[in-house]
Amino acid sequence: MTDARSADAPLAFLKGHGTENDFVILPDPDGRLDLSSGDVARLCDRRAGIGADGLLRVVRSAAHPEAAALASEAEWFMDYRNSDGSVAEMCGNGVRVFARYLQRTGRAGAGDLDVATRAGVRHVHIGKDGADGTPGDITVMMGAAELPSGAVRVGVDGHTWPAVHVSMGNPHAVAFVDDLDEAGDLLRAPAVSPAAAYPNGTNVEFVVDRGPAHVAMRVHERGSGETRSCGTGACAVMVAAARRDGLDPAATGQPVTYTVDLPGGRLVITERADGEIEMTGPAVILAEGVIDPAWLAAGR
Ligand SMILES: N[C@@H](CCC[C@H](N)C(=O)O)C(=O)O
Repeated sequence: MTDARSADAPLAFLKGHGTENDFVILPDPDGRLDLSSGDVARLCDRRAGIGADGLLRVVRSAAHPEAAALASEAEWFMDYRNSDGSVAEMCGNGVRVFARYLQRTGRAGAGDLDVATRAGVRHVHIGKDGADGTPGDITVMMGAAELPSGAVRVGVDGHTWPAVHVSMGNPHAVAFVDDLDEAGDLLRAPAVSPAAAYPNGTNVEFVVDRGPAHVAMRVHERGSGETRSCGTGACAVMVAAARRDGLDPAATGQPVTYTVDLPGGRLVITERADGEIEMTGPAVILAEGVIDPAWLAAGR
């Protein structure tokens, strides 16, 4: 990691999570950090680093070449990286945690703001805190799902399932199973075929029914492995479940809401008649500190 301010300047970081999908947050308003994939992987390492499923760099849109064109719509750009250092288009839990960071630092009040991501600008509503001080849930307008045509299958240890190909800006393969344990330990990425359907790899979700409009899922994330939650994955699962259940808000004009349980918590997902998907869930900032410049330099 190089920092144009000074080679030995300590770097501030925060740690946060959304339904236990956890992130290192690096404030870099002026876009001075040059983060290599190796830097990100070291920071996300759970033994030798801070530890996280991914990293959120907080940059002014105007200061980032991938977001400068969005600066008039959204002041802040979420530069999201997976824990292996790879870049992803979008992170649903990450946007909620990113918004919580902006609120905590006075850059956004309780209310509405827009966040630039690689998948476009996402509108966010920060709910009011509860009477007991519990931080309010955060709702993100996640855009519309795309369901590319063509059959796909996912497989684990020789067992395969038909899957639904869904894009939420990033790729997903959603498989309905009888029992979430069928996915095994998920220490390796599930097989996906045809591979050509996902030229840049994919996130894979395994889903069971819990009740009417209520599902539970596990996810293996591209670039991070099995995580305890995935916001874009929950949205992909909601749309796949609704279509399976014969529900399409665009056809009926009626919004549809599903509850999605994940190992790390619960998300509520609504698909509106205009196709927009709203995701609501918690976001927590739990720590902040500084990164030792000597530790950083040792990894370069
Ligand atoms: N956990 C995120 C998704 C992060 C990106 C994903 N691993 C990818 O590579 O597409 C979420 O909450 O959406």
